[in-house]
Amino acid sequence: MIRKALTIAGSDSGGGAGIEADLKTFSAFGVHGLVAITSVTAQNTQEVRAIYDISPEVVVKQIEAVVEDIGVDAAKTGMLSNSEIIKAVAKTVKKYNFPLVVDPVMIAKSGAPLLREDAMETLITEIIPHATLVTPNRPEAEKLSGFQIKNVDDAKRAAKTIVEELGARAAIVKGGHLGLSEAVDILYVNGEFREYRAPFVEGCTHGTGCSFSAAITANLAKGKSLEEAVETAKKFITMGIYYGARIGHGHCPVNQNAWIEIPAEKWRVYDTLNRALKELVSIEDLHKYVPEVGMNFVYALPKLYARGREDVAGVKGRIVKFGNTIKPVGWIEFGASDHLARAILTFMEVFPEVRSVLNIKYNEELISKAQKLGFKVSLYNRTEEPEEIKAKEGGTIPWGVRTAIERLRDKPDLIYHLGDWGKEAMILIFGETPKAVIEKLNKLLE
Ligand SMILES: Cc1ncc(COP(=O)(O)OP(=O)(O)O)c(N)n1
Ligand SMILES: Cc1nc(C(=O)O)sc1CCOP(=O)(O)O
Repeated sequence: MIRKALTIAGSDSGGGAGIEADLKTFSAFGVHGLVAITSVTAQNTQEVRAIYDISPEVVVKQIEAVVEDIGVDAAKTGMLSNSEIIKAVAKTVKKYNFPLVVDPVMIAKSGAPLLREDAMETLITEIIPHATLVTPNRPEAEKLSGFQIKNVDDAKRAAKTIVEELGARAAIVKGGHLGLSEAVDILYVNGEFREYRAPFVEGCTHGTGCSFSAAITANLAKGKSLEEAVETAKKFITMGIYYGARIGHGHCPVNQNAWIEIPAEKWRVYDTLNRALKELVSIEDLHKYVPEVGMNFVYALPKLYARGREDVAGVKGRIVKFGNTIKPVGWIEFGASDHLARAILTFMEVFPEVRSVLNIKYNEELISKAQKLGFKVSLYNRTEEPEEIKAKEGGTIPWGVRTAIERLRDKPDLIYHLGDWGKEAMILIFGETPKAVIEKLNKLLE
């Protein structure tokens, strides 16, 4: 059975916040999204250019239409814009008994007011008392509680005030604006406080409030407890900020897709590399090209998600010579490669579409054959490596790959080096996919 979540909120034409963020979040959790649009904003990552409020009657009709036919497992409010809309929404949601998450949207990240000044009191008296949970950030919590929040104790006092004085069932005061090294959110529910902590990550923050409250709503719709819903939403939003969508010229938006795209891409990368590895193992005479240090074959997540070694899949323990064949020592795992992971991540800085690489033993004939075949071949000379890079652990390969790309002024298919004292000469074969790498290898060995 698919669960249904309703968002009663404004539209952001930039797709970063508002109902657009809510719907993407609902989808990320596999929940069917329903909408009651309160206001249409002409907005981008830099500014809000216009606001057009929908009539309260039409807002109510949207809510009733979906509740009466489809049903709502949980709902949230976002931008409610004016007193008339707030009163109409409050009167309508009162008729139903779904959990209601209230994101008390007041000001957009760009600084534009999204709630009329004279509507604040109506929000406090009409909507907050119906809330299962209120999700203010620091400035919003200050407006609701009436005092300044400078630290975690103030945040606790504000959450308690919103529950005990304004009548919400629970409140979570978000710590993203508290200026701490960690983002600490304070939940007050059933007379108790709970803290939710996450590292304060750099990234994209437009739409964080909307996406966080939508994630809680989606999880409530799925029948999770409030505490579980908040815990999941915290992980979701941290990931969405970190892997933010770098678009526009202002505050870039949260990437709600990261939540499902990363696990999906991890599976694709694993499966694709696994199939290619089986093909690699069956290549005749390849054992002759296995270096002394072993061979590895890696495939990275798409550029947006490939931040470090853990985002590159490779063969644990490498691939070794085994009689007249080759043999993977272990399974394919993310984080299994060190050298090739650094090589591919560096290559992707310049050519993000090239995500796979394999290393084989250096062979002069193979290099001339590659050149005859029209492959783009480049090299780096380990003896030319600057001392300061040599001194840095793990610096050689990134320097070498950058040097080889700069030398060729083009996208290499192969990069080789002739080794150094104690370092084996090596050829790296690059490709967009593991299959592309194998095709190049097969041509070389034909
Ligand atoms: C239409 C609309 N609704 C809400 C907001 C505010 O969203 P929020 O998630 O708080 O994100 P920021 O604006 O603070 O980035 C909005 N901008 N537009
Ligand atoms: C040890 C080694 N050095 C290489 C080089 O190109 O200099 S390739 C290589 C083998 C692969 O290592 P991993 O499993 O850490 O990716």
